[in-house]
Amino acid sequence: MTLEEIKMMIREIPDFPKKGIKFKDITPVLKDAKAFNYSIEMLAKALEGRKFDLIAAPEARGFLFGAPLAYRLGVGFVPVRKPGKLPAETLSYEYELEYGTDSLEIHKDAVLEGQRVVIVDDLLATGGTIYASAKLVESLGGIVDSIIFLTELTFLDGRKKLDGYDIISLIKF
Ligand SMILES: O=P(O)(O)OC[C@H]1O[C@H](OP(=O)(O)OP(=O)(O)O)[C@H](O)[C@@H]1O
Ligand SMILES: Nc1ncnc2[nH]cnc12
Repeated sequence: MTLEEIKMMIREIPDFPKKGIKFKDITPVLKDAKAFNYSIEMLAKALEGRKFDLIAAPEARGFLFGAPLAYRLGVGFVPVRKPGKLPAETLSYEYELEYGTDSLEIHKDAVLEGQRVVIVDDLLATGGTIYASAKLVESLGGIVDSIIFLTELTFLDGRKKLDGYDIISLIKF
């Protein structure tokens, strides 16, 4: 398996969820056991040598890669969720999407002061989702060690929004 093969498996759906958006659909990667396993292994490899305590990932597609990666690396997992989903006390942060606005929440006790956190998501577009996730982690006193994506839409320049963070992406479109 190669990352080029994974890239070929990610299909583009035009005009979803809105006209003009070319949606990158990762579900073919998830349903292929070898491809899913290889994607997690490659994400793990890209983090080799880093020391961190937790993986945090935003709902919903971030969970699909973040949780198996945390399990694989033997660290804890922190969900960053859409409003009203987390049951205990939360912090919120509003952000812009390629196709709208939303807000994200984290449990106030999810990250302890000084803990190092890797943030994981399936895709970097404008960077709004991950910027919000990083700010939530930092508001709790966490340190964002790095941010890792399976894919990056380079033409949207999300890296600019995440200037100052250590960004890793495995597949670029
Ligand atoms: O870089 P950005 O412009 O913020 O966009 C990237 C985000 O958009 C998608 O999630 P979406 O909000 O569509 O939600 P989902 O994971 O629940 O499908 C994707 O999984 C990233 O989290
Ligand atoms: N073009 C896109 N494809 C898939 N997920 C996205 N999230 C934001 N933009 C996206």
